[in-house]
Amino acid sequence: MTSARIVVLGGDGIGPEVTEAALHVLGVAAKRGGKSFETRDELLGGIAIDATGEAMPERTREACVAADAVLLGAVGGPKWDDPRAKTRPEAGLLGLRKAMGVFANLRPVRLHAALADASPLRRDRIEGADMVFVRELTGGLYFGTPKGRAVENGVERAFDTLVYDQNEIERVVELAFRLAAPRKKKVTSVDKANVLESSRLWREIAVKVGARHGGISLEHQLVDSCAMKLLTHAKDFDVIVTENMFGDILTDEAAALAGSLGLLPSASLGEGPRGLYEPIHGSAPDIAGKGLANPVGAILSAAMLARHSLGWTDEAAAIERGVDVAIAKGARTRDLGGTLGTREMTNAVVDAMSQAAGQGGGA
Ligand SMILES: NC(=O)c1ccc[n+]([C@@H]2O[C@H](COP(=O)([O-])OP(=O)(O)OC[C@H]3O[C@@H](n4cnc5c(N)ncnc54)[C@H](O)[C@@H]3O)[C@@H](O)[C@H]2O)c1
Ligand SMILES: CC(C)[C@H](C(=O)O)[C@@H](O)C(=O)O
Ligand SMILES: [Mg+2]
Repeated sequence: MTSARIVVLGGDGIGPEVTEAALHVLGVAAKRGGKSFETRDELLGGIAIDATGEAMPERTREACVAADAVLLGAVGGPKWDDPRAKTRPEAGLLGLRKAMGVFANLRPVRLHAALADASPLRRDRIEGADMVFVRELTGGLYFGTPKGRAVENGVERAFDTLVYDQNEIERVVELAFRLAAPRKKKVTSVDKANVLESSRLWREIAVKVGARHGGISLEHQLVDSCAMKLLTHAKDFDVIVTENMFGDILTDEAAALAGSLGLLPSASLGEGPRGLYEPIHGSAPDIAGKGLANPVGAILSAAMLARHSLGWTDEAAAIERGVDVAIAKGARTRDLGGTLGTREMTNAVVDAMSQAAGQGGGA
């Protein structure tokens, strides 16, 4: 059996801390399942700017497009925040997503009743809530042109362009419908069709794709009221598909409902099995280097990597079960109101995986 090839981009701030934790857990799961992988570290973000002057060096791009999967921590931080800088760490991340062609960013959100104390929601509004966001990742405001600055009549202007073509919308909505089929068979398409032309096209295409998927319901929701309904009716959602910027914002909100930004994983997928996996949080400069980061979002991202890019379904399930059991037994980092550091939380997950395996259900 050949070894899976994973490129690891620790990045900045807490990025290296959480990717190390995730690789440790993935290593334990792989070993138990008789699987193996090899890793190659590359630079992305601020650390890459410092070393090479580029946020995504060519060597990083080449390694990522040749790998089976890429595991990323986070990029960015105050050191590179000068608004007039030639490049920013975040530009490296956007360039990588584009270079890998990962147009769909899956962000699953399961609300653990055991974390009701960390969530702003009441326990009865949490229990059973289980949704997955499908965020369009390589279009919209992030990538549209023209984009830039100009001075007209002595007045400085800055502009971004929100543009989607029908194919970009169709492929991501199609993926959302396929995801909904084995779930609760409900797709919520989120837009701002009362104002934005791009959203009106989005809605038309969503209806067209929906017509191909009998048995799966499609509802449209405006992004502002969707933000509200996440708070009041979290259990009503199943698969939520939306454009790049709306998805970025709504998923941080959903993470807070789950209990912490540190909990949520993501998988960015394109046409083939190769993917880019990263927790949804950032580099958390306020806690970087202190060993306090919650590693769960990164650990669950490694589980998604195992399932989607390597086909290791048992190993992925074992990691997810380990996280569930550790949380149910009370393991909590500080963001969840507990006292554990990154290493202790990681060990709690590994211990829980061992117990589950001992009970006959593990990897
Ligand atoms: N995918 C990415 O690489 C990514 C994502 C978001 C933000 N960023 C970048 O990160 C930098 C900081 O951004 P920000 O402060 O707005 O967002 P952030 O996600 O880094 O942090 C927001 C808050 O959540 C906390 N937090 C985040 N992850 C946590 C974890 N795993 N455990 C415990 N607490 C956690 C932080 O301590 C902070 O209080 C910026 O440069 C931003 O562009 C990068
Ligand atoms: C850092 C930034 C470019 C990124 C995004 O907006 O996509 C982040 O917020 C995320 O959610 O992955
Ligand atoms: Mg974000």
